[in-house]
Amino acid sequence: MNGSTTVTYDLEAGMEWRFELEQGEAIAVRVTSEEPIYINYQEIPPNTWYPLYGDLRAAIWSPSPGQIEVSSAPSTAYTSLSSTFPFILSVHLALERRRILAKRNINARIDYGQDGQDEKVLSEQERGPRVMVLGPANSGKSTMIKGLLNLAVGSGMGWSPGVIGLDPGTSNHLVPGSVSLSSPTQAVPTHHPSHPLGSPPTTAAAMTLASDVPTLGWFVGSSEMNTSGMGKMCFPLWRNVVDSMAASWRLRCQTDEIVRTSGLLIDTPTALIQPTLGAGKGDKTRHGLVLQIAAAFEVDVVIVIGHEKLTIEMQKLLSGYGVSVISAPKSSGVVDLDDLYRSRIRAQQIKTYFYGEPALPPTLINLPGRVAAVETGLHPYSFTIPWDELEIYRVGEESAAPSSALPIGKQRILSATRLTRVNPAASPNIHRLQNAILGLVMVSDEDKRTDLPPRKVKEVKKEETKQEGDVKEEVKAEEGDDDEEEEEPIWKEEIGWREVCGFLTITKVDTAKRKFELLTPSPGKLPSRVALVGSVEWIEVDD
Ligand SMILES: Nc1ncnc2c1ncn2[C@@H]1O[C@H](COP(=O)(O)OP(=O)(O)OP(=O)(O)O)[C@@H](O)[C@H]1O
Repeated sequence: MNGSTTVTYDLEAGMEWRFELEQGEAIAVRVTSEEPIYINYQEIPPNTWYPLYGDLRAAIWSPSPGQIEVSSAPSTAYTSLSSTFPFILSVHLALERRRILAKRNINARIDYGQDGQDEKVLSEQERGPRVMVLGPANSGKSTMIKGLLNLAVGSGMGWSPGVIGLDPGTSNHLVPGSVSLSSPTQAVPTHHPSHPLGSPPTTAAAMTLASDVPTLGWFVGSSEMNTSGMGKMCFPLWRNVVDSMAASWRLRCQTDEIVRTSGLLIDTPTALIQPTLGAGKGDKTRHGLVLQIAAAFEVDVVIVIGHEKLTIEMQKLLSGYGVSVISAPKSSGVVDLDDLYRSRIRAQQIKTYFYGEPALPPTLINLPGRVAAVETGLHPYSFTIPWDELEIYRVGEESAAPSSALPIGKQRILSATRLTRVNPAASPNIHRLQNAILGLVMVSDEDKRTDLPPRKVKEVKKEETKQEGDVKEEVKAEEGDDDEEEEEPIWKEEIGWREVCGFLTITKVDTAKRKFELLTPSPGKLPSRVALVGSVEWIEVDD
């Protein structure tokens, strides 16, 4: 102690200082020794308070003897000499070698004018390592990915590895129910747990320690990935999304040499290794999924954390495909996150998506000395639109438009990823849309179905009603018009697994005026009027 409430910890070489913050607890850490000290392999800037808040649980690691000063003692903190950071560093060095080789191969080809030789061989030699991390729940998968990422971007070689978050439950970059692809160029900080692999970009000024990372997103509409309930519906969609992401990744690699040589880090959902993931006894659905991801992203290294049996299973499964399977130790510091904590973090992620990084708690703003800047907030925008102006679709909905809507003689074959237009006037949908998170998808005429009969034009009756001296226009459906009837979607099913161009939430469904009140992260025209909805909801509450 140094007179104030700050606490000083001396760290031995290779020691972790682990902490768990409770709800509302906020601390800041400052390095007071000369040697570098890291949090998830991001170096804590010298002589600067590094804020930690928002229920964060993590470890600060000191490779050599060092000292940190903490603004106040957190409710849970302890030190340990058992760290997996050296293991992560050894994996990084092996990956780094492959990146450097890939870069050399590109330079050699350019220097010797070998363009056009055996393109397949050349492209394989020019690709950085593609790594997938597997493991049980709370085994430290995201922490491993973040460590490998921060080591790569911090190496000074200018790498920009692709980072894929395939778990819609713990969305690494965007909102729950989504999966994402980004390629950061600078270290991703660990101030709070909202977006462990970086938040999407904001318009805030640069030169902050922001985790501002351009990100592509896809929406599977559910944060569960299992074989029952909503998770079941999201499952076939998730498979199509994986292929769509892989296509984006390939395109990125073709056009960006740095990304191609930097390689790829894939964080996977725990569900992927659950033996129950399958339709019946002995079903190895999970094997199919692992193989699908490995093939789609041309994975060449699989790291299995803390699960010997799974490592052997994966070695058997993947050995024929030229994939190396490595077993990694599970850190004794990884915290078992319970459902309550997870749902709190999911709500925080959505809030962060709309409002930007959580604001610094007041106790940290006035610390004496320099405080690392955290990204400032966004300015979300709330507005109303007539509900006819937003076409909302579900993917894999149980119910579908009546067969009478089909051309005579056509039989309905229900696809697991079929689209269903959500009619806000139908009573169950009003509740389901209220507070729902929607993913907007861009569509063009090419996405229109060609197998539909010509559409009946729905007539609307415009009524002028005097109300408190104002002229108010009310749009009502024609008498006898069946509001409850689901419309046959006009778009091809593929739009259901297309990259989304943004998310919004319906804060109010106004049935009287047939309007939606929407919240978007920034003002401006909606980039698209076609949206996907699932089971992800968010109710805004004050912190
Ligand atoms: N060495 C450590 N010391 C303290 N906390 C840690 C340590 N390593 C990881 N954690 C924390 O433990 C929690 C779980 O880790 P992480 O999210 O990496 O696991 P996961 O396997 O990706 O989890 P999931 O079950 O969501 O797939 C996180 O809050 C993380 O910050």
